[in-house]
Amino acid sequence: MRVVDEEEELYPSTPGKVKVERSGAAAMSGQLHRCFASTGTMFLWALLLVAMTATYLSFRSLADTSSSRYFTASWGGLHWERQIRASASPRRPPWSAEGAGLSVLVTGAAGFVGAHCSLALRKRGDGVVGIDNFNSYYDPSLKKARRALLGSHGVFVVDGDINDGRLLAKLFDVVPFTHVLHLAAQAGVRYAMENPSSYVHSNIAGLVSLLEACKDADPQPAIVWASSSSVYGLNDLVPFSEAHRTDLPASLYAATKKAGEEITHTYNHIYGLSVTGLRFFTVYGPWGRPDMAYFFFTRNILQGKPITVYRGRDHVDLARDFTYIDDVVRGSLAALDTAGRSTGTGGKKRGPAPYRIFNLGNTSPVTVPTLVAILERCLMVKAKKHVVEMPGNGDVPFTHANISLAREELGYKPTTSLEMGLKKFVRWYLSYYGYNRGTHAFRNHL
Ligand SMILES: O=C(O)[C@H]1O[C@H](OP(=O)(O)OP(=O)(O)OC[C@H]2O[C@@H](n3ccc(=O)[nH]c3=O)[C@H](O)[C@@H]2O)[C@H](O)[C@@H](O)[C@H]1O
Repeated sequence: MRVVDEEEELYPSTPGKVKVERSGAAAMSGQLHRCFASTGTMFLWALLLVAMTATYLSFRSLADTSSSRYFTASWGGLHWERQIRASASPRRPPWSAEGAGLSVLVTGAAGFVGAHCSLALRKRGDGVVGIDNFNSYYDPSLKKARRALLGSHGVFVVDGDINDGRLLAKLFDVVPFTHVLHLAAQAGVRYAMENPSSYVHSNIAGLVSLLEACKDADPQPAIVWASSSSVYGLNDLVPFSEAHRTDLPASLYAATKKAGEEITHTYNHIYGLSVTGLRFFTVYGPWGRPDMAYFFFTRNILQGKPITVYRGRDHVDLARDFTYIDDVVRGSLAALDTAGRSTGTGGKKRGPAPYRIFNLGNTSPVTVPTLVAILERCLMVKAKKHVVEMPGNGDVPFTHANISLAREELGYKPTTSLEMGLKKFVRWYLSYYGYNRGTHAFRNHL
């Protein structure tokens, strides 16, 4: 009985190749009993049966190693390919002032930064295809709402995982992407203590799977991807510059992002992939991530629930170089526009390719209590603050970006103060979630 249960799990009731094979084998073995007339033919039939069983078992192990996705893929087919091609086609002519449009594969497109970047690319006429696994790290309905928004602008988002090499290979078969904007990741500094393997799955294994697909693609795309301010870890030289040491991570999240920088360097070195890593500094704004402090502080304040404010050693306030999403989007698009070409073909490097790393911060750190005070002003509600010593959970006391390099090479110039950015966030939050008590007053106030 137990064996049957396990098989049901492996081969779900939806019709699939394996199930057909299995019932085919069972039917065939029934016929065998009736057909055996002599010992000689019986021996031959027995041999045949052994061969069929072996074929079936090896087919089954293939299903296992492909995590069953092989048989349940929700992608593929002519209609799907047409959607992918349409979405990937740039809508500005090569002779336009901005030059030929890019064709960009955006991973994590239903995520916060991914959705904003996809939309910005589409709006200026580039082709965009998204991929996202819609995992439940935070409310997937928010990711689906972002996908709906993208869909209304003609951006198609594939429901799939970057660990699915076959899917990635198919996407590169269908479209010769010029660029990959890789933003899919397991985010969050503190969650790494709860679910460490999710960081390895997305930020290490997923990254390698994506780079493998990029190095095999012909033409190879240029890659721009999200690293993190957290790679500075325990570095205490401020402001953080790209030249500072990054070998003292304070969290597993940071360690996987740092590993990502080393891994991308390897692919740049061996295969000639053009790589640009962007160290984002606590990005916030409309359509943001509900796991981030500014977001759930807003929710709790509005609901009259307490918030926990961490404080550093010797009662020093924690501070972050909070960076507004629109500034980060401009920096990310500039990174795509200035990324040099990858040089490899057929999985072989043909010459040196660019490898770049930039800080994308705001250069003006703000303390967490000041963040709370701004939210209180925007929301016109006093927060119930519960101040506690920062637990040893991977947090660092402060972040502060030196952005000289990004300014010089990308023309990056953040323009949004935390006060201004949070106003925009709160306005979006209220329009998205609605809030019966005093919504009108908020609208007028904002
Ligand atoms: O720059 C990054 O690379 C990272 O930025 C973001 O991490 P952080 O800077 O840690 O942002 P966030 O969680 O909003 O905490 C903000 C502040 O509130 C404090 N904080 C937090 C929670 C709480 O309950 N209380 C509190 O005081 C907390 O101690 C901290 O001082 C992204 O989440 C991460 O994915 C990564 O992209």
